[in-house]
Amino acid sequence: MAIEVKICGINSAESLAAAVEGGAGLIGFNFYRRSPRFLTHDAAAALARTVPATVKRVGLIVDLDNEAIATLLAAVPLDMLQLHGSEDPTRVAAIRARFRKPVMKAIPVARAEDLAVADAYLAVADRLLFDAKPPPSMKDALPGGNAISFDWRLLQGRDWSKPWMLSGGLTPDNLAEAVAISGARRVDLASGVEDRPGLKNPAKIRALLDLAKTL
Ligand SMILES: O=C(O)c1ccccc1N[C@@H]1O[C@H](COP(=O)(O)O)[C@@H](O)[C@H]1O
Repeated sequence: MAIEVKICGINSAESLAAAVEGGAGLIGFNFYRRSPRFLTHDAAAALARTVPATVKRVGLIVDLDNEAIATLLAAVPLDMLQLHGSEDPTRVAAIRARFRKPVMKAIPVARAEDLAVADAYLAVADRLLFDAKPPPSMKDALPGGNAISFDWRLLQGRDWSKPWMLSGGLTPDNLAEAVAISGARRVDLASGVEDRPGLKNPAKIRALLDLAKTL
């Protein structure tokens, strides 16, 4: 069976069409202001309204408070929230209960010990997302979307009781190896289908999704 792909940081009708027509299972809109992929509520809403019901619309947020989440959800039709900040399990549970949306919690990974953190989220998140933790030497790193990978061997032979995704520096060139090594059946990527940060390339999106169907 083909792997499931989320294309994150969709910010144009062209990139959205490439993702939807290419078979992405999820698309992500980025609401983190420091990101080159940041979208206003109005821009995201206009795109989100055109997404077919077969594709999940994910809102990527980083440590937003309840008021900001409520404002976002009132403006943009979203099917899932991606929590990509330092939300602890209590906060994840509170967001899920209050806003009644499925939540995906990002877990930053650099070393084997980082995976242990995932256990605390199993009871409160609907999905886990393993992303590369930026090294301390990386100045001005974002919480994600940095086009860096972690050692995929850390995931080898591992599984969790909730669906989990692999992310961090995935591209059409390394996807097959990343999937083969990690065993991931769901992947998420932003930078790897761009020409520069924030500029999606529809041809790269299509190529990536074509490849994903063969894995
Ligand atoms: O993409 C961003 O700008 C971003 C900003 C803040 C938090 C997360 C972000 N993106 C997520 O990061 C991972 C990896 O991205 P990449 O493929 O290495 O560019 C992915 O899950 C995005 O959803």
